[in-house]
Amino acid sequence: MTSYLIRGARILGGEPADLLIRDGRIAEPGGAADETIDGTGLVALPGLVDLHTHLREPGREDAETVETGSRAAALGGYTAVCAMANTSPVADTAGVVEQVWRLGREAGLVDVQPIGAVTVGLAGERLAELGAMATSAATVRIFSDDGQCVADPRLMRRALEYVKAFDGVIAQHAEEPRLTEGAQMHEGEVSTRLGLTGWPAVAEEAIIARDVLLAEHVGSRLHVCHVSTAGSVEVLRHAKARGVRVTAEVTPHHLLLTDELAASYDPVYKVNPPLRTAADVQALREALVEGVIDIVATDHAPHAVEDKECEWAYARPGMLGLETALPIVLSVLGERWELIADRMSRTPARIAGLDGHGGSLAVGDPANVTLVDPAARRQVDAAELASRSRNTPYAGMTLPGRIVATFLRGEATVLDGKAVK
Ligand SMILES: NC(=O)N[C@@H](CC(=O)O)C(=O)O
Ligand SMILES: [Zn+2]
Ligand SMILES: [Zn+2]
Repeated sequence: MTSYLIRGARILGGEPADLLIRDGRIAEPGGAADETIDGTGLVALPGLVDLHTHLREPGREDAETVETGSRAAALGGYTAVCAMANTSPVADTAGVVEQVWRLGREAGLVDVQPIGAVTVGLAGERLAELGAMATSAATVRIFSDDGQCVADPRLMRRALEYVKAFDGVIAQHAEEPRLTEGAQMHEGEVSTRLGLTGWPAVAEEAIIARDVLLAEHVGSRLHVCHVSTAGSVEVLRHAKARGVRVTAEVTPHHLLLTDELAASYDPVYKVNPPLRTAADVQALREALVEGVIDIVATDHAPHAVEDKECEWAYARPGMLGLETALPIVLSVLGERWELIADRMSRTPARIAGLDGHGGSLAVGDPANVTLVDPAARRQVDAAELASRSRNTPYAGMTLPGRIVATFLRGEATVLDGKAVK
């Protein structure tokens, strides 16, 4: 196995130091290595961990595969991703989660941790075989019907109770379906002006409020996907103050983009939950810094051209995220490296139970590392992305922070900003 000496990189943004990667681990610096990398001006972070990725395999390999999504993740500085269950067939059995897990191992670019569905076929009627997925080779700990809300409170309660046995967590897509029928964008001034049916903030907030109460009642773990409103932040703040075991994520796009973009009628901006107002964006940023929102998760949602480049009303919701997440977060938070490492690596690894990820790059840790050049600015070119899909809302934007290298357990997956395999 090739050993790497990274000279003079700022580890988690600290003073320049040498970092030695040998036999899959961070080693005591000193002595030679097979390869030397000049780390001057670079920042070394623990490999990023994405709790919310759509890889589309099985079923929509034309939009993304485990391999192409893994490559996009590595290029974005990730060493682990959690793959959502809304594939075709749905990842609601041990067989499907094991298939995704195995495909991830074969690609070998990031650790792919499958998420299992909460209900059979995401239909919201019967609980899926949560226990069989938990004890499968994929050792599933996160369950989610993402794309759909587990709207039935009795099913949600039973799912929360069930996963307690193995310290699992239910990741909820918080959307009261009766309040979002026909919804096209955030309900507010812009939707009124454009004449598009609105997706009101309360549809998200009402489910989060219900679910934190359910989680408190059964003493179980809840994770809230893609929090998008200032009101949701207040509900979460209240729940955390009461000691509810709830964690929450925000996406890069909800930290940057607003509902005004819908005025272009370009479906690249159509997403669930929808882009919200500038006041919501501000509240989400503050909540992330404060820790009321625990992590950044991409909700990387690749879609084929025919599903995205059509009339707004017919376009699928969702946007790419893996290859641009760190640059977006850097431009939003600035160079707060400890904070970035916590919100994009340490805490997501802890929530997902991914041992070996989210470390502090201490001697002896598995060498899951990403090297970033914060000074480099890069214009996003959709054609250059490793994802099989092209639905990035950032095309043409110039963003800070280039991922120079990524190491998965000591093996380079990205070098010189290029995928190694
Ligand atoms: N975020 C989206 O708009 N779409 C996601 C589903 C989801 O995360 O709800 C998808 O699977 O495309
Ligand atoms: Zn969702
Ligand atoms: Zn999603």
